[in-house]
Amino acid sequence: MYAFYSLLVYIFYTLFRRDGEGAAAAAHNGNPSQGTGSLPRRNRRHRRHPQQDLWTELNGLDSSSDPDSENDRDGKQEATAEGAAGSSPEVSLEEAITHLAEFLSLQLGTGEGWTRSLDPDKAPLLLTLTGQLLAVVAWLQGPGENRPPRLQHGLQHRLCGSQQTGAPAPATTSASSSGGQPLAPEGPRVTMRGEPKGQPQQREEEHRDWQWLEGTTLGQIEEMKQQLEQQEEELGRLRLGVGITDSEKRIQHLTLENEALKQSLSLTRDLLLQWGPGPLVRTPSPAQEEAEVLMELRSRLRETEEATETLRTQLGVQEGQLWELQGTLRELQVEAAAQESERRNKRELRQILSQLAGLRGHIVALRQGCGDLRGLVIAFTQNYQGALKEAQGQVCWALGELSASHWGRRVSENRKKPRRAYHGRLLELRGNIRVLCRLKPGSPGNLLNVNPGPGGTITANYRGRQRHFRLDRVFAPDATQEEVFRELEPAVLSCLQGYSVCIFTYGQTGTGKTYSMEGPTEDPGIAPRALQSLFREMGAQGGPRQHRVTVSMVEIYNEAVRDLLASGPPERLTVRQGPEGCGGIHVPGLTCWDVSDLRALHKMLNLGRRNRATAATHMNEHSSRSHALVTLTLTTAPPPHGPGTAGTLHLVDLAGSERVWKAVMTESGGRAGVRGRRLREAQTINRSLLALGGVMAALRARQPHVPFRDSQLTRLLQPALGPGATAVMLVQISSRPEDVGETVCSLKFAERVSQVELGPARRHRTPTSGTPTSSSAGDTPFLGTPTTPSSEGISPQAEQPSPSGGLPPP
Ligand SMILES: Nc1ncnc2c1ncn2[C@@H]1O[C@H](COP(=O)(O)OP(=O)(O)OP(=O)(O)O)[C@@H](O)[C@H]1O
Repeated sequence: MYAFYSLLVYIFYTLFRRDGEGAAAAAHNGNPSQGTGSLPRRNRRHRRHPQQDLWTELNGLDSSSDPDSENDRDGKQEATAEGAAGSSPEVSLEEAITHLAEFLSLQLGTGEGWTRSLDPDKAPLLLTLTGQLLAVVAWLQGPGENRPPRLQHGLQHRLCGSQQTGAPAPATTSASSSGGQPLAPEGPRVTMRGEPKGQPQQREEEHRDWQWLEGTTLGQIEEMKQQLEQQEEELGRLRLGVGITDSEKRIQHLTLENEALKQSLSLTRDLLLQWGPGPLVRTPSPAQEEAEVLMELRSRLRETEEATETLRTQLGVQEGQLWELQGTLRELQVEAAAQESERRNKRELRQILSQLAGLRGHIVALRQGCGDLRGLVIAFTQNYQGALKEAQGQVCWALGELSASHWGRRVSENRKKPRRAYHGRLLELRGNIRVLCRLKPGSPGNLLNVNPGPGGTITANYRGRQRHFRLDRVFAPDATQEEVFRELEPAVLSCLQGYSVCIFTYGQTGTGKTYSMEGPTEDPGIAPRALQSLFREMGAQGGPRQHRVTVSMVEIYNEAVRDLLASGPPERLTVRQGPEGCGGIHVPGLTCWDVSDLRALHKMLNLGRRNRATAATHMNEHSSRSHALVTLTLTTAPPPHGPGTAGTLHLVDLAGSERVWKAVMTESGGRAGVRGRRLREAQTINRSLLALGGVMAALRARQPHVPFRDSQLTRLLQPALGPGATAVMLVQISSRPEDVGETVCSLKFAERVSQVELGPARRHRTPTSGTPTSSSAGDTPFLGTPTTPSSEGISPQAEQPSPSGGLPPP
């Protein structure tokens, strides 16, 4: 098919070229008949030389494509040579066209010739059109008598086919039917130039025929253009489906076919323009416009193809980049997963290390506890052995005395000696921290289950949980003041042997701390009973002249230390650290009174109570909002052969440990200033009690640093809670259901305090000879106004009140 197209294009091209050259030659020769003849185009087409040249080229082309016809080619070459020399060729253009028509008939599928079974509706449009054009060319080329009959018939047949398809039907004449099928009776009449007709009539018929042929051909050209556009669209659609092998093949096929169609279309249009009758030829402007449109479409098509190709290339590049990015993303995901697992491992490692550190600390604490326990066991063993030896010695001594003559009198004199020693020994054996608990009488709820007695327990139901507390002694709500003091009396009397004892009450506001410590006049509490017991014991030991008693009293109100026994109005004091290396504290300006008897001591204490700041709350009308500390120093004159002792007794009535919101609530109806003052009081009280808890925790954990300096209370209690001291805490609790929360807090604090170990209780001794003196700075709780005793022993200084109990001057 493409060889045919090429051959056809070559023929048309040669005809046009030859025709142009002939016209130029005619114009050059100045032949006027050719320029003014009736059919100048047709006359030009009748010249022989162009046809001979065409045939020569056609033969060469045909022979080149048929290697088997060597002889024919030689013959044709000779004919060509003859034609070039001016003689007649053996094969004329008409014959060549006839051969070409036969070839077309073969391509159209007839297989037997041009005139048989040619179905124009089934033949390709291009072949149909080309065959029609060839028929026209053949008709135009030769005279009527020399026209190939088959070609005439083919032309008539084509014209009949066109008429059947709706083309305009001009007037027809019967044509020669020799050698072919009979013509259709109503077929178009083609006027032949060799027929004897008049010149005008002939020209009119020719013109009519030509009009009909032109219309038919242009209609077919339009049809070809439509087909071309359809194939262009199909080509575009196929280009969208890139990547399919069959589609690409189809694209290539259609592209080539379109190119051939375009060339044929262009040639056909040029042929019509070139070969049409002069006056009736259309002006070239529409054809040029169509050609321009076609060119523009081609250029657009090329641009679209280029753009498609560019897009395809970019698509390939971007697909490559996408693949690279996906690979990078996968690598990053793998890397992130690895980092996450590494982080998790590090976190777990840190947790394990912290747990290990905690276990190490626990082990160290356990080791320390083991060491302390071992020391305690050793101390207990030593004490036990010492007590045993002492008992053995006393037994031996008693036996020896019994055997003596005056045994009865001497025994009665010396019996007091072991009795005094028993208090200290009992203190040592009981331990240096004891926690007692006393319940306030009232309406008991079912939240507390109390098991009173030594080693008693309290079980509290709080927030759905049961808390169990075991204490050294639990006093029932109906316990008397006497019972409570009997439990504390050995500790109190041990001060006369040089021990340092601190008794303090702790608990919620209104639970009976002051009641237990002071008590009403008709039923005195711990302090009056202790003083009474001490003075009775001192009297039994030889009278007050053998002992020296000094007393001081301070309160801590809003972290301010005030002297309650000052001769003037209470002044604010400063608590300082004692001299370097001696430990203890120093309170410059603190008033210390020497008292000689119980009456004077009571007067001093009453003075201090009056000076103490109290405020009203809803829970206790006379509730104290400050901590009160009474300190008694008991110095014993050394016997003729032995050292004296310096004991200390601290009686501490702590402020209530109520919660801050409760303190503010109590003043909800009061003025804002009072409410703010109550809030500040509660905050400072709680802060100092928290500091006391911190000190207890540090002592319990045996930490090297004990935070005594965190509050004024713990600063003042530092000597009472130091090594060798003895402390007894009396926890006051309420059994009311609404107070169970505070009760549990107080019991928790008591439990922590009970775990504190201050070390073995120690006695403080004075020099073996001379008078009793003040203890060293480290042992003395408060170093206030110097009360240097006289060389005689216990006489007070001139500015001090008399031992008989006179009040300080106003
Ligand atoms: N065991 C008790 N027997 C009889 N009455 C008691 C007992 N305990 C406390 N009270 C009474 O309870 C009231 C409050 O007692 P107290 O003032 O001692 O409480 P408090 O704990 O010292 O309060 P605050 O912390 O405010 O000083 C007082 O009226 C007191 O008489």
